[in-house]
Amino acid sequence: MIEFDGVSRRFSNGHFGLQDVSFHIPEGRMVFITGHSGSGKSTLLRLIPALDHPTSGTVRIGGHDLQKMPRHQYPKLRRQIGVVFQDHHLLPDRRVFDNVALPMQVAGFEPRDIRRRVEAALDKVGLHARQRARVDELSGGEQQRVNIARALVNRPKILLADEPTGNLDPELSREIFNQFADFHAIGVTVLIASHDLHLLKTFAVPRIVLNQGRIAQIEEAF
Ligand SMILES: Nc1ncnc2c1ncn2[C@@H]1O[C@H](COP(=O)(O)OP(=O)(O)OP(=O)(O)O)[C@@H](O)[C@H]1O
Repeated sequence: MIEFDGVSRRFSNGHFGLQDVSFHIPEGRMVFITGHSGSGKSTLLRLIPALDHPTSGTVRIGGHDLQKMPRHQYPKLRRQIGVVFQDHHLLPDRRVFDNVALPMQVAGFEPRDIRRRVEAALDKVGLHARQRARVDELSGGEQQRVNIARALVNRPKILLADEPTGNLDPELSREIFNQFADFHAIGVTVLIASHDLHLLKTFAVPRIVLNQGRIAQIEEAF
């Protein structure tokens, strides 16, 4: 499902964010990407929805080589991939419902379908009752759950999360990870980048460990 074959990403300043990275994540698996700050986790995740491109090597998603994919097919690719990234901000002065509805509105769905799916996504993350609240009235943990609902609303086959528990307390962090595990349980392929080793250790999930842009180790689940 997600295949990297000898992938490198060299930035314009000559620095390698990733170097010769190869792995294959079959459909429906859940995998953690870990490693120190600056090890290349975000660089790796951004290549999957073609938000960034390798300098060399091949990235295949669902059998499609992204380098050969024409740009007009990127929206279709991205609709299959839900992302919880740090730079995908919510609109703070809009309601929870509107924030989650946005990807479906962009994709041109009917209002009736949007309402049904947004409510289902909010229900999954336990925020159904807060759908009319403004985002800036919510706690940090609730806002992160809105992010997750927005990533899920298009029913993606793949869910990518980059440090999804950033500044959250341990209890909330665990709750968010449990939610990802629930999506994995219903068949979604889930990739989470995190350096929260304490939390990761408590999940029986394989880990790709990065170090200075290279794969240092692939640890199978215990
Ligand atoms: N646009 C860029 N131009 C130059 N160097 C970059 C760029 N983006 C990332 N880097 C460098 O590439 C390396 C990998 O960065 P990346 O953000 O992927 O690491 P990370 O593991 O996600 O770190 P963190 O845990 O702090 O988010 C770092 O050394 C970073 O400084």
